Amino acid sequence: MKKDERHPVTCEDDYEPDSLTVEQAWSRVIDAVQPLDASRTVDLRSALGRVLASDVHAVLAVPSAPNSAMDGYALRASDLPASGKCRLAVIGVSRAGAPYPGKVHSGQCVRIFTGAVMPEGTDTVVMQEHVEATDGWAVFGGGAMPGQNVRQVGEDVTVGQVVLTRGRRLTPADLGVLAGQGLVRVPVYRRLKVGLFTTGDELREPGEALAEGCLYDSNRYTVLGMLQRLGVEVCEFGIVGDNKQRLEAVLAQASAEADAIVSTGGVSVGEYDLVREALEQAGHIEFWKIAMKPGRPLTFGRIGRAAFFGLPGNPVAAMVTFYQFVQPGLRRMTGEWPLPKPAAFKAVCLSKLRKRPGRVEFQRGIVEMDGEGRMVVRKTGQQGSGILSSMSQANCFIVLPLDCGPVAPGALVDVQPFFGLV
Ligand SMILES: Nc1nc2c(c(=O)[nH]1)N[C@H]1C(S)=C(S)[C@@H](COP(=O)(O)OP(=O)(O)OC[C@H]3O[C@@H](n4cnc5c(N)ncnc54)[C@H](O)[C@@H]3O)O[C@H]1N2
Ligand code: MOO
Repeated sequence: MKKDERHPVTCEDDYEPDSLTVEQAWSRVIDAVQPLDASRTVDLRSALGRVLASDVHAVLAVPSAPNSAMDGYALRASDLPASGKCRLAVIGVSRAGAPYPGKVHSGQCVRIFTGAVMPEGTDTVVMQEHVEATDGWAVFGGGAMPGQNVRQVGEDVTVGQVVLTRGRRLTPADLGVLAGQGLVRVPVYRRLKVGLFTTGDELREPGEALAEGCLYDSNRYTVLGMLQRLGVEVCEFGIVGDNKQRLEAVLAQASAEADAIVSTGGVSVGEYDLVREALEQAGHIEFWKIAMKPGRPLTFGRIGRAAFFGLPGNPVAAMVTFYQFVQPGLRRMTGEWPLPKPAAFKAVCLSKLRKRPGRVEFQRGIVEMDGEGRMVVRKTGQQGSGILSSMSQANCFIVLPLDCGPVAPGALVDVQPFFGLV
């Protein structure tokens, strides 16, 4: 449908025919970005949060030898009576790192400690709390299960198994898995380089004096924080005023140096909103309207080989669009695949929410478990796109679907928790 020029669609309108849905915009970003192909090896100590550039196959079984899960006595299960007691001679000790060197025969047992290799001939460990030990002898009751308290070879990892796959963003547990294979260096994709600038003549750097009508550039710090959490290398180009020549120069420099560019402001329809125009001239616009609130004018495109994300200037809109589109796009570029789905669950909404059908809304909420074990959520006060404190107080987005209208207290709503997302 063509926009009626006499009544152009604005962010006050509900349904907008030429805007993308949130899902369409997500797919367009993911399909358009190019994953990096360059990789390097890094020390395990610096690998946290990096993305694996190739599959890792196990060269070692874990555990590599059968060992005890308890402090106690290693013995042959066949020596234990079904009922009553039995007495076995304690012929030695097996400690973690110092296995018992000999073989254990019927009528014998070995004092063993957690993690120690099972002596030859034994298959079962009875924990010391269930044993009476005196003068080289140990007395066992009945009821032990054959094989109990023994960790078998390869029960965690088998030789040849793929322990971690290419595209995996390494977690602390993954570092342990790699260390368990004796690896000291791991292949990872190179770090993504992201150019960042903010636009607007009204912006001032924190620390500078504030002239009338001006405000401090908060977006650069929120976006910088979100980029730092992703572990990318950030190249800052500062505040670019509403000046076309300066904007063109920064875009040219950033697109030559960075894999992706993120800016805020200047993507709406005002006469000083120059970013979209500059992008159109220097590169190409993939889309610039999404049926969402806040964040409708998010602009995505490309300049040369760099992906370009023009976030809206309103501080909450900049953060919402970053988390929903820029973050997955940059993660894909860093080689991460498959992308983790954002966690989501239902909660009982305690607040009355204003909402008109036509756009997906990302309201800010505080979710918690109430005294009855129900997940409940309430909104963080005013929901305007300039109310950055609503984002700072929140621990989740309340995601209201496109067609939904106002929400009454007591209704079930979708919640996207920040943990795992941010
Ligand atoms: N006539 C219309 N006006 C606007 C519409 C519309 O549809 N028709 N949409 C509104 C919506 S929604 C948004 S979002 C904004 C997006 O505009 P821009 O991306 O062009 O952003 P700016 O105009 O530059 O700034 C908007 C607002 O945010 C403040 N801002 C900007 N940058 C920063 C920063 N780095 N730190 C803190 N605050 C910042 C700026 O001062 C403005 O108040 O357009 C609406 N207008
Ligand atoms: O996208 Mo504007 O989305 O509400 O601030």
